[in-house]
Amino acid sequence: MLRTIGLMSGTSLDGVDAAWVETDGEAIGRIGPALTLPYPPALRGDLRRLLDLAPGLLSGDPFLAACVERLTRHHAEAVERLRDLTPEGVDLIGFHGQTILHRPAPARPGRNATRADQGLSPPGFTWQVGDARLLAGLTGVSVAHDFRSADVAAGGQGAPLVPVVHAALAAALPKPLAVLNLGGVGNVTWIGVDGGLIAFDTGPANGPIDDWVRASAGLDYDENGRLALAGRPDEAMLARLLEHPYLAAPPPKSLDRLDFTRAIAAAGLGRLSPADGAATLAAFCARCVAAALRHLPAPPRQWLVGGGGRRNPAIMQALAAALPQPVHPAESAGWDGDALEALAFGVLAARTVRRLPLTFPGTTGVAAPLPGGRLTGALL
Ligand SMILES: Nc1ncnc2c1ncn2[C@@H]1O[C@H](COP(=O)(O)OP(=O)(O)OP(=O)(O)O)[C@@H](O)[C@H]1O
Ligand SMILES: CC(=O)N[C@H]1[C@@H]2OC[C@@H](O2)[C@@H](O)[C@@H]1O[C@H](C)C(=O)O
Repeated sequence: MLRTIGLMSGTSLDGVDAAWVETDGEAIGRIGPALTLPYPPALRGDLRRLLDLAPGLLSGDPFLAACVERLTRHHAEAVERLRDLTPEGVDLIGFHGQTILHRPAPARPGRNATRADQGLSPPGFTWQVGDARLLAGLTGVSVAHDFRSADVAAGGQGAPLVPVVHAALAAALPKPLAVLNLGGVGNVTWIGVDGGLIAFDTGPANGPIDDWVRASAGLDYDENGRLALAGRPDEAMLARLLEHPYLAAPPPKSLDRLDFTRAIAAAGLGRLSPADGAATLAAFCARCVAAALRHLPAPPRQWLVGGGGRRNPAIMQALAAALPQPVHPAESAGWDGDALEALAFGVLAARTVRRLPLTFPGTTGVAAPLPGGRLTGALL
């Protein structure tokens, strides 16, 4: 078993999540402490700007380089703080970095061969930033990183990556099971009775809510759904949003954080009060999950929800209303719903060392199970 620290900086840009876990990449041993190191407002603002600039950025851009160094130093700080909480050592870091652009290959019909295999289109593009060599130097620990590119180069979506870890965590739970992550974007992992995996991004989750409450009410996020619970979803707008072709498209499929921005603006969100807008977007997040049900091979026995969205009662109530199956926070299975993604990158780091597959036909649409990630440091 390797003693790992997994690091994730998600699409919400709230901070770096870090988690300690002992794993050989297949089994999960002891799970240690976890923490979130929030970004200081100046760095968060610059990262937000970087994401907006990403479509036109060149890899040598000086603003990009400065952001990457600050981002990486912040990750190193998260590692040091977690080490202070962990008497155990650490052999390996799993460093996701920050996704600044995600343009996977377009969704294709069927799951048996990738578009690239069929010669239908070139592979897509995904861009995570972070300096693995600097992180290894600052921490003195080997770093696994660049988890998505091999999959995208092979014609896969490059996301989601956590499903294989959800399956390991859920080994003893009744199946079929659905594990839902509600971050900036939502993603679901369905685990069948035979352990088969189907996974994809369900739709927007907290990202549009954060953007809306920032613009309309000057808030960073809708804490405990206070604003949404004071408003009413606009059903006509919801109906329009639910016609978005992404929701009907069969998996594999994945999203960039901004993929729904235009559709949401075009639906007329700006006409609503801050509370009704927040209520509509919380309901939209839940209805996107309900729209995902039709793409699952069989109804799950329950939904386990991780990520910041499980702390928004407006989302959780809308999920319970929209889904026929019981919906529970990840904690009901004994998991830390804030640390799941960070923990997953520790496990994926160990899988990188052992050259075990990270992605599968059912998760990213890649033609066959595919290893991924790269290593920097002594374990090379
Ligand atoms: N108490 C709370 N009440 C309401 N919303 C919350 C609360 N805590 C967190 N959130 C929401 O959760 C978001 C962060 O979720 P999370 O950390 O799971 O996202 P992420 O990992 O950045 O995104 P992704 O999984 O898409 O990469 C915040 O931006 C906020 O919108
Ligand atoms: C390209 C990218 O960074 N995607 C993220 C994002 O955040 C949630 C969802 O969209 C998911 O597909 C993915 O992250 C998780 C960790 C994953 O790959 O499983």
